[in-house]
Amino acid sequence: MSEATTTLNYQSGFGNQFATEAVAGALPQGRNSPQQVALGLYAELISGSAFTAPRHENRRTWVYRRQPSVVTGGFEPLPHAYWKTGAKEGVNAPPNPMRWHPVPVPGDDQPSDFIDGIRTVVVNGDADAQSGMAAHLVLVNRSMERRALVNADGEMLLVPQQGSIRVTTELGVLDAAPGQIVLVPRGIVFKVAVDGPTRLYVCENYGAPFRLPELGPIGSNGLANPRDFQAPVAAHEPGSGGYEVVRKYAGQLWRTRQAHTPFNVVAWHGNLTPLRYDTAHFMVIGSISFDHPDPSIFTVLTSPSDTPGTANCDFVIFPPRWMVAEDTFRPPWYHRNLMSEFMGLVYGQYDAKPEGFKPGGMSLHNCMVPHGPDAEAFDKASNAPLQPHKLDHTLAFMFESRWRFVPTDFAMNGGALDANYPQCWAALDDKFKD
Ligand SMILES: O=C(O)Cc1cc(O)ccc1O
Ligand SMILES: [Fe+2]
Repeated sequence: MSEATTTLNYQSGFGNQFATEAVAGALPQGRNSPQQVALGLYAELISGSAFTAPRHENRRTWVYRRQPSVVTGGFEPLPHAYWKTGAKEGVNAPPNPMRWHPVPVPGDDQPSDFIDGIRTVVVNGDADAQSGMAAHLVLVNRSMERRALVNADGEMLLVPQQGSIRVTTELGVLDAAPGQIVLVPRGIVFKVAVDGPTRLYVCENYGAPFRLPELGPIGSNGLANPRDFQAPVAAHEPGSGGYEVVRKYAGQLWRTRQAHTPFNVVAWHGNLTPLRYDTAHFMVIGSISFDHPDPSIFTVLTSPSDTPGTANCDFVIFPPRWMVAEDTFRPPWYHRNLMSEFMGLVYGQYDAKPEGFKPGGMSLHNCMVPHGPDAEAFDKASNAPLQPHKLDHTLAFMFESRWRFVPTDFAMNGGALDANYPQCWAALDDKFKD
């Protein structure tokens, strides 16, 4: 991917009102839809919220493009064996803790772009009810060249785990490597280029768009700071030639051919934008006295539900950080949780499961399913000298949802399920001395 060597420009700030033009004079000034847009462009409004959504939740962008999006072909169904939508497309599974081994990216004999490579692992909610989410593993060895994807069912949070990606969107281009994330809003056309075998975790969020969590007593700074989120600058794809556009709509994929690139926006302004974020910029808060705090302090982004504090989905990270708590069992406690927890490991070791949870692997601890450190982690942490200790070179994450996750047939029968997972607690014997 030679283009990946080009350094891209970004604009900074979560939810900012950006204005950007790839050609000087393309962006109308003082109004959104002049009688004639400069340079022969068409004006188009993309609304990411209801027109009447409260101002602080209102998201929309005006784009000025060579042809409006409506100039396209009719759509026909595109079958996909592995991309599942909503709880109804999961399979019955016992309330066990579950874990999956990393699934290898297929070799070149099985070409797989970002669309082909989607393997849904867990689903909940209902895309038509704008509630819930899916967690996908995406295995990619090909760039989407003249192929684009637009998802009307939800926004897409891309978490690269192996290999770097270049995400071309209607609003511009973003690069991301493991440790960084890209958020593509619902309905924005995009394609993903790779430069080798690439594995990603993806949250497809059918619910309220991700936003920064409230900070409460933490104050006005910390966790993910707004300025570290980067939006692209306007960029339109040069050249001519047709495109296949794939639209996800009500759980189905549909495809059409069109004679021109959908990446034809010359200028835009607004606050509905793709974003990228480097988790290295996350300002981590932790205990500087005693006890292991709730993992909500690691929330990067939250998709609220209609019950305050009870998220449709929280995106939570476990990044490098110092552990200093005194007289404390420092890893996570044993627990059962109303919220359901899907986890992945981008790199390094996770302190509650130092050996068994591998980079590229996944785990699921559903509503009220007991879990916690494995026996080895328990022994180690119960006896470790409590000096300040840096958990370094590590990045785990969690998609945490109020809705129970339902694994897919791929998750249960695709060969990656770790049948021995529950054994990792078997050695936690009864040490009670009466
Ligand atoms: O279960 C897990 O590993 C995730 C998790 C981490 C933590 O520090 C506290 C609670 C929790 O669910
Ligand atoms: Fe947990």
